[in-house]
Amino acid sequence: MKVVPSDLEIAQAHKMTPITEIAAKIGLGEDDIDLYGKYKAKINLDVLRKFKDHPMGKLIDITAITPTPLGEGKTVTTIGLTQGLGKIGKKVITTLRQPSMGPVFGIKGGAAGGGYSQVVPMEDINIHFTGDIHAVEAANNLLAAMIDTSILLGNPLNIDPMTVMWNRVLDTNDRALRDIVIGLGGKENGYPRQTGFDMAVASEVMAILALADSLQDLRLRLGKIVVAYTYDGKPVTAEDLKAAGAMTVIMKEAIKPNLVQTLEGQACIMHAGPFANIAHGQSSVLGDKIALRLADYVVTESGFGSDLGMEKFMDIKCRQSGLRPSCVVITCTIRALKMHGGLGNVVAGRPLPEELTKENLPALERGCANLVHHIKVASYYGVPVVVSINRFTPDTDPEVALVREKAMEAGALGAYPITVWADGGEGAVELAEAVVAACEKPSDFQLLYPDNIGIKEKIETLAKKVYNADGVIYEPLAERKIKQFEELGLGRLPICMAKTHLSISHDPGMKGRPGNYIFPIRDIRASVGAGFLYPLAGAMRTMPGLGSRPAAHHVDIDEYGRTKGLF
Ligand SMILES: Nc1ncnc2c1ncn2[C@@H]1O[C@H](COP(=O)(O)OP(=O)(O)O)[C@@H](O)[C@H]1O
Ligand SMILES: O=COP(=O)(O)O
Ligand SMILES: [Mg+2]
Repeated sequence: MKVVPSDLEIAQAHKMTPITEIAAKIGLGEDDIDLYGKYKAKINLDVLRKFKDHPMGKLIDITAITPTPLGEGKTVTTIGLTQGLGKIGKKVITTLRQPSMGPVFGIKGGAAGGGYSQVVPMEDINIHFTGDIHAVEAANNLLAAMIDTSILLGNPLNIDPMTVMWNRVLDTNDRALRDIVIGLGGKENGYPRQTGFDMAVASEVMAILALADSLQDLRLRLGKIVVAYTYDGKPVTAEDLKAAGAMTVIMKEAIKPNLVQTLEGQACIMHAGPFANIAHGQSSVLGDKIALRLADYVVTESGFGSDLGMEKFMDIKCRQSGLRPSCVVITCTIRALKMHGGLGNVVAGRPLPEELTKENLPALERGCANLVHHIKVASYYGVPVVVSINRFTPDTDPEVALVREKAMEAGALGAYPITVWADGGEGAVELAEAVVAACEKPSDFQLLYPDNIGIKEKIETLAKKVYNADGVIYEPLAERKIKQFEELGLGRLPICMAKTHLSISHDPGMKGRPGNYIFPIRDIRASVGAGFLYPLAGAMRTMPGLGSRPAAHHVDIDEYGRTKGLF
């Protein structure tokens, strides 16, 4: 059996190509990029105008089944497929989100791929990268400071302090900051008020970075952010607070997509970083639009399963941007499907339960109900669906054969085992050929719901068709806010559901394909700048906490000053 070194060892041993050469390979000259060292760059937005007459490439969205807490290899598959398309001679770019330091030092680890399917320089990418998340924090927190200052210094906007819903953000898992009181220490420090911190990647500013399609659009969207209401119920925006201009200046470099590379030399445009359970979970519209003018195939990843990232890719990112996918690839793993079949409770940071590493066809067959559901969800959008089986070492051929059979029965165009973690692009050549063929198939793209139906109708469409619920129940707070949003004319906005990624339902304990249940909505927020409404289902946290054995314990520098223990 092939021994695969750690991600960090592979990345550190790899000889990277200067980013100017990676840029040149996709047609970008030195004037089109700003260098951030030898191996990172930002792409100037002017390239959209410069290449506007280039033919558009084919966009491929990588989604997954409902994952275990470890993740089932979407990022690895995205990078591996990109490398596989390179192997068969295709001009391909992958577009990814940048990792958040929350998971990097928390439980899950990085998001730059793994094994021989990674983007590099992985240490830079997983830590500060080019500073975009820090810019999001700075813009978000400037607005927060301006809100409290406005309330303290005469409250000219007549803000009702009890309605302020704009939290500060930080890119660290810090549960101590979830619910806090600010403004203590006397009047000069402001009025005491309960508030909290969210993860920077959950900030509406991050969502705006991912959805904006120009610097001017960024400025417009930042101004539309609603942070509170007046005593007579009118929305107060970042524009009202005169904060949007300064926020835009803070974000002026961050709006430029970042350029890095895969281990096999394909270009990767890495930009924005929202999670798909507490946000919309996509890389940026700008990154995709630039990539589609520079490559024949663009492989992008949507967070978590089709019920979260892929649905939001379609109903938010594609709806707003006009982007249209030519194919969807559903990543699945035998271990996750056996878990959905009732085996083993997977806990991040702990060894995989032994029963998930032993062949068990009956459990696997039961668990395939989850895969079948995700194929059905993907099929709603009218584009070809291909299944990729991300093989782990213990997987057996009979297990792979069973999953292929179930996937085809459920309507997938094909189901292909891949070994890209162990073998890089060579491990995805068959999948790459299948995806190229799928992209040539006719597709009749359609959104799950139109703009002009009510908020409740949109939520109920998602609950029944995507979360397999019988109906929806709304807590009084959610009822009140839905009525308020309809009165404010926000009913046309699409839905960005905040719910667990560990189940098709709102309850992480409901594995497989849950049914015969009612989907509960406890609250709903409006991200007017990002352009979506944000219902919260179940106990969703927007500020995770560290575990007793965080990944940070293993990270250090060695005697040569090199990073060690990153993964
Ligand atoms: N086939 C595989 N064999 C071993 N480890 C894998 C494999 N696929 C993914 N991994 C590892 O599993 C973790 C999750 O993979 P990732 O691609 O980040 O998942 P996702 O994007 O779906 O959350 C990473 O540490 C990655 O290196
Ligand atoms: O938003 C979540 O992304 P992953 O599924 O890649 O962890
Ligand atoms: Mg990922």
